[in-house]
Amino acid sequence: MHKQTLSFQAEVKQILHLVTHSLYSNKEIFLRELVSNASDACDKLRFEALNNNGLYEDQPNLEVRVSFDPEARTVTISDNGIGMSAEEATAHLGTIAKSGTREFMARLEGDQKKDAALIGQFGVGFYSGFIVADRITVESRRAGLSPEEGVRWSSEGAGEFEVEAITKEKRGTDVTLHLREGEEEFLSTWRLKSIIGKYSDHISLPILMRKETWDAEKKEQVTTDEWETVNKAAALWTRSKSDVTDAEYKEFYKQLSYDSEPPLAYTHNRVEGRTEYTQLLYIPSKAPFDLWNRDKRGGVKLYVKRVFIMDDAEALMPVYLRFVKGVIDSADLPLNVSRELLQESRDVKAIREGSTKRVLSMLEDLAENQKEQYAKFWEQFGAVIKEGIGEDHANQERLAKLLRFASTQADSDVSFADYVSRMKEGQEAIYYITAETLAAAKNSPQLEIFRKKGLEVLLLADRVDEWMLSHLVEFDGKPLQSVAKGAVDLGKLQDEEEKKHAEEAAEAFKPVLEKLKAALKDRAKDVRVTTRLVESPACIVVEEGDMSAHLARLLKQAGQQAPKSQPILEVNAEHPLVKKLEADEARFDDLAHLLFDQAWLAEGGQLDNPAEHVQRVTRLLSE
Ligand SMILES: Nc1ncnc2c1ncn2[C@@H]1O[C@H](COP(=O)(O)OP(=O)(O)OP(=O)(O)O)[C@@H](O)[C@H]1O
Repeated sequence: MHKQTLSFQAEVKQILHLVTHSLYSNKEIFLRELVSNASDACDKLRFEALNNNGLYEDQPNLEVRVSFDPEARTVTISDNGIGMSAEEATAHLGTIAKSGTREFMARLEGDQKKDAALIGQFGVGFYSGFIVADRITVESRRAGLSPEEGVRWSSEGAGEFEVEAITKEKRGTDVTLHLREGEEEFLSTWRLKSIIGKYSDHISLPILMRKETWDAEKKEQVTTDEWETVNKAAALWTRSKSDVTDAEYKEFYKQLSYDSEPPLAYTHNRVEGRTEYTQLLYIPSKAPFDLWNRDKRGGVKLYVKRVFIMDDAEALMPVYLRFVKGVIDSADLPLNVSRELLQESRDVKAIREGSTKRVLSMLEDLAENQKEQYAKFWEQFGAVIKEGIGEDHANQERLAKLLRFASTQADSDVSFADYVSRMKEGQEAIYYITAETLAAAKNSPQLEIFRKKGLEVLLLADRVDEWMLSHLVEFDGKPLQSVAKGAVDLGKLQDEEEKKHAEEAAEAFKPVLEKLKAALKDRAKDVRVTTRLVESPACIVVEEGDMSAHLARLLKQAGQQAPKSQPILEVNAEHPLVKKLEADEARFDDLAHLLFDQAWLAEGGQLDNPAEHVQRVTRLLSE
């Protein structure tokens, strides 16, 4: 192959620019990224060699070597992993195939200040070399290809790169950084060693550097030809818990997740029994930008006996725990486990159940013992946990205890248990209301009687709430009851006098009610007198078992058909506006529709015919 000059994909140019400009203050991470790529390449070789032992050639020991040349001003990271063919080098080092890149770029454009944190979340990879280098040369040969099929890739990290064929005896990849002016600090064993210690100790392969000794004559450290291992070379999760420091766990998390913030909690266990595995699981403290993408790859990596198998093993964690990061290393699964097999394996099922339980325990512990931390967690991930109520029936009870709400008594962090402990004597149900926003929920007319009686109502305004509530009907034996569904039956909470008064009022109002029903027959299924209102003239409710107006709107927004069912209008017979109906024959029709429109708007609905409403109001005001 002749030397070819090719252009980077547009996104790569953007990434290059951002990486080199935004990450300068943290430039040493280039070594972490390149060592991590080298280690991934070795993992890939080990995996491919499971079916083709010949790929090891004469080098069965996988390793990474880091060296430098003060004269040439270069640092080289070499591995004897899978390597790249010429096509692969062009494709992998010239384009970005990662899903989510576009979204990532869009986010960066919107918010320049957050650059560094966002880039951290994304993972910068190979291109981070250009933070310290003004030219990078990659020489590589894919395992299984002949020495003549090597490739040299080279670029100054601007718009273009060059590729040409070379002969490379040993398989694997050498990445050579030609340091920029002023980056001489990296031409030092001590400096490189300390970066490796900081970021790459957990890498399970040996990372080798040339040994240095003291030259008494020269009175300085000199490098020898001997290589020594400079990292611990034991995968962190294989070490015993007591040997790993909190700082090491946190550093490992950083590398696993590219999250710049420390995790909220983590758990590390060796599970024995029917199936044996090690789990190291983390709960991040901040939601990633693509949390809502239910198809995104999961954060848990699967290893089998320390061999990396795959990093989007969704079979290992339920979808609603997609924010969990970590590693699961199984001792029992076959090394050549396929995705299909994963879905069906009983061992995997046991691992998934065990890991789910672990995460829930971690959350329960936070909720119990570190309330502030849990509140932080809930703010970031609460809405995702709610998906679990419908998806994970086996753990529904545990999940229900983890839920937190706003209520008419507290703006946040109300658990079902808190609610139950505050229930009034004679109160049998847990009351809630759903709405588009918290403000709408809070100001809903349906709450008036509950306020008056000092009854707490949970306020739900997350999109998933309606869906969640279709799966959760009770807590601790107490039914969950929407205050906007069915007639209010406060049962034992209403005294005899109130009941009597309401009955009398309803009786007296009957003739007007019949007229109202007739006037609104195309809009309301029924009109009835209610005691749930104190200050408002009317409100909309739906029949028990019917879909709430809020859910119907959500479905409509999502482009789905909501079953057409008319609501019920409930009126407050004591309200002056309602009383007016009795006396005002001439304007009855306008007032009736206005009553309905108002109730509909207060509930968060939109009018089908706003112009008609405006005409009505104008008419009423101008008379
Ligand atoms: N040392 C290497 N040996 C073999 N292939 C490599 C090596 N370094 C990089 N590559 C190839 O280049 C691709 C791009 O690397 P890059 O570091 O930019 O992204 P990544 O490793 O896929 O993602 P991330 O760094 O976020 O995990 C890799 O996926 C891999 O295919």
